[in-house]
Formats: sequence, C-alpha cells, structure tokens
Amino acid sequence: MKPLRVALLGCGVVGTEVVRLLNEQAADLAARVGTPLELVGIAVRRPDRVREGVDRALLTTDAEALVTRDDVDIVIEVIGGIEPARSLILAAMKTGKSVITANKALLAEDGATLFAAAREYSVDLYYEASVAGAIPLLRPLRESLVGDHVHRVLGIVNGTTNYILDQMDTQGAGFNEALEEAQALGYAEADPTADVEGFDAAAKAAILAQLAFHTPVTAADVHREGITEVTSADVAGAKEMDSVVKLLAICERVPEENGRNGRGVSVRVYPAMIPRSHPLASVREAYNAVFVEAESAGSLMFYGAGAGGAPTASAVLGDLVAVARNVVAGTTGPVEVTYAELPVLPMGETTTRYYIQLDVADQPGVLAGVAEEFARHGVSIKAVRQEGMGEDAQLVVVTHRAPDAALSATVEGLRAFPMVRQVASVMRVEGDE
Ligand SMILES: NC(=O)C1=CN([C@@H]2O[C@H](COP(=O)(O)OP(=O)(O)OC[C@H]3O[C@@H](n4cnc5c(N)ncnc54)[C@H](O)[C@@H]3O)[C@@H](O)[C@H]2O)C=CC1
Ligand SMILES: N[C@@H](CC=O)C(=O)O
Ligand code: NA
Repeated sequence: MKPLRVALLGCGVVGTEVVRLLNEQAADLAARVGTPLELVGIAVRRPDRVREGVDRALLTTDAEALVTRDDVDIVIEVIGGIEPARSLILAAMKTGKSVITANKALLAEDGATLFAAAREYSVDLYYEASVAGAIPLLRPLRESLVGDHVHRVLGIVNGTTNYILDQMDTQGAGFNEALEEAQALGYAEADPTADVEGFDAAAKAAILAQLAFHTPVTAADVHREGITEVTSADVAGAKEMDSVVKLLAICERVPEENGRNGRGVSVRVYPAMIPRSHPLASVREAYNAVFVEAESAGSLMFYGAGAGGAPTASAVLGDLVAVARNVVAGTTGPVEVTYAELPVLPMGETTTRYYIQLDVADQPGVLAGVAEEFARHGVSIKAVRQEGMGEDAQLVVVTHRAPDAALSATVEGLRAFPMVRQVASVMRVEGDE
C-alpha cells in the first residue's frame, strides 16, 4: 500500500516528541496501521531554531500551504491557541484531511465548528492529548462508556498547577519558583496564565462534560477559579486539617426530583481542600487523575502523566494510528453527539462545602455571633475549632453542604462582622463524604 502522508503543525515541546516517535517507531507504526506513515512537512515559526532529530528539509513557515497540499492525508496540530490553529484545521478538513489535535483551548471555545466541519467533510477529528496528556480518558468516555449513564467526572487535570501546589505542600516552595520549574519541565502552556488562572483546566472540564453528558459545554460555561489566590495560610490550614489543596475539575449532573438526566449540569474548576486519605491527595508533581462515576460501571479511576512532551506525544500517536487505520479502511471514527441539551447551572446553585479560617477578637459572644451569621444564610456548621487567646484567637469553621451563593454571602457577612478581624482563609472542601 502507498504510505499515508502526515503534516505536523508546530514543533515545540509536544511536536518535537511527535517527530521523535514517528521516526523511532516507524516500522512498528507501519505494521500496526497496515501501511507506512510518512512525515512530509512540519510548519514552524522559526525554521532556524535547532531541533534535535528534526530533518530541516521538512520545515516550512507556510502552514496554510502545507495543510492544503494534495499529497497530505493527515494533519497533526500542536501549535496551540485559537488562531491560526482553527483556520488551519478547517482548511485541512475542507481538503479532505483527518486531523489530530492537542488543543483544548480551541476545542473548548469552538469545538462545535470543528465537529460540524469533520461531519461535513467526512473526516476524523481526534483529540485524546487535549485532556490529561497521556491518560486514555476521552476514548473511554467517547467509546467504552458511551452505553452507560455518567453521573460525575472529578479530578486533577492540570499538571502545572498540581506541580506548583505539590511543591508548596511538600517542599515549602514559593509559587513563582515552582512555576518556573514547571515551565522548564515542559508542563506549562506557552502563556502560563492559562494554567495558574485555571483556564486550561476549565477548557478540559468543558471537553469532559460535553463527552460525559452528551450536552454542549464551552469554556465560557465553566465556573473557573485558579490557584493564584492560594496562600501559604491556605496550604498550612489544609495541613492542620490533615488535608491538601488541589486544583479540581468537577463535572456533575445536578439531580432533579423525577427523571434521571438531572435538571442540568454543574461544571467547575477551583482549588479545594481534600483529605490526605483521598486517592487524589496522593497525586504528586505533574500527574493527573480523574474519577468517572457511572450508573452501571460504578467508579473508575484514570491516572498518569498529564503533561510533558513525551506523554502528550504518546496520546497524539495513539490518535494517529486510530485515524490512519480509519483512512486505510475508508471509514471514520465516532462522531460527537450533544443531543441532551442540558443547561449548565450557575455556580451559585451548586452545593459545596467551605472551610473558613477567621482571626477574631477573643471576646464573649464572638462564637455566637459568627454562628448567627451562618444561620442567617441557612448554612449549617459541621465543625468549629477555636485556637489561641486574646489578639491571636482563631476560629476554624467547616460547613455542611449548602448552595455556593449562600456560602459566599456568609463569607461576605463575616468580613463585615465587627468582631472578625480578618477572614484568613476560605477554601471549598471536597472528597470526604
Ligand atoms: N506541553 C504539554 O504538556 C501539553 C500540551 N498540550 C497542547 O499541545 C499544544 C502544543 O503545546 P506545546 O508543544 O507545549 O507548546 P509549545 O509552545 O512548546 O509549541 C508550540 C509551537 O508552535 C509554534 N507555532 C506557533 N504558531 C505557529 C504557526 N502559526 N505556525 C507554525 N508554528 C507555530 C511555536 O513557535 C511553538 O514552537 C497546545 O495546544 C497545548 O495546549 C496538550 C497536552 C499537554
Ligand atoms: N499546561 C498543561 C499541559 C497539559 O495539558 C498542564 O499543565 O496540564
Ligand atoms: Na488524554
């Protein structure tokens, strides 16, 4: 059979590893696909940059010409960002090429346009690398679990922030120092704001929710809080609670009285305290882990390298073999279906639990006053601990579940409460119910 010709867009952290694997595993890949895969062009911005193991003769700065070449069968996009990635993917599909991408930002912002184009031009769009790097997660959701009814997807899906929080927790490292290490290790996005402000995890949460609940979800629908506001007081407070702070992505059906679809879905990303005994607490460095809870399957856990060049390239190559096999067979893989049309509910309606640490005046009546503020908003207290005396008195309150709007209104009330000197730490609590 004649070889399948592959074009690569972008040759940075992930792209370089894709080239290495294509070269090193050429014979095995050919045997698995049934025909050789031939890399025929690599679009780059800076052709003069030294890239070990990359044949300079393949480099071009004209990405558009490359994706529309007649002799290209499959396009891999690892440039990142919205434009020109979107236009290049659409141009490739329009000229009959299947596409593999690792670009969660684009999929979460405008996946609908890309999926519609894939359908219109009868080509594949595969994107396993876009969520949780090497971990096979999207294919299990898209294929293995498509006959089940998913209730919840919960996990750590950003390696950079997990690396930073882990370094802060275990090494007492500073935020900036840990971020620089994560960048040097190839985990961070080109603009690390995407990681630390939670945009990357929110994009991944949108992709996961859409697949899990067969309902349209974009990044704009996701409630997002990053880790830049996490202080050493939060990390120390978590330690005292025998807990750890993790940036979590949570996608869940919100139950309704009658009916099994739920009255909507909640999709959110925020730092939260989880007990050290919880499996997610032991996810270290840039590793990711995701729980999927489905009606018949029960609880499944996916764990592995969520970031880095080689792990991400592994997922890209897995998609490449799958897509190439489809091309050889003259078929395409499964298409996305978002028939359920469930609304994404506002964060305020989601029930969560809070950990609140207050510096208070150690005076008679302070505890009663604080408790009254919680009661006023209908928030029930699970545990209270008072420490210290006089000027240094501290109150730690952990709540039961309540609507997030009621919890944040309680915190605002406490900030204005005369005997509360400072709300020292506020963190949502997950994972020990
Ligand atoms: N690094 C990681 O751990 C992971 C990255 N991803 C995704 O993979 C994609 C690539 O990420 P990295 O390789 O880490 O980024 P990177 O910044 O190292 O590489 C991107 C490369 O694309 C090049 N580029 C930008 N615009 C271009 C254009 N118009 N034409 C040709 N080349 C262009 C840049 O010069 C750069 O070398 C992104 O979508 C990212 O979100 C996904 C999972 C993990
Ligand atoms: N920047 C991302 C890379 C993988 O998606 C991360 O840190 O997880
Ligand atoms: Na993955």
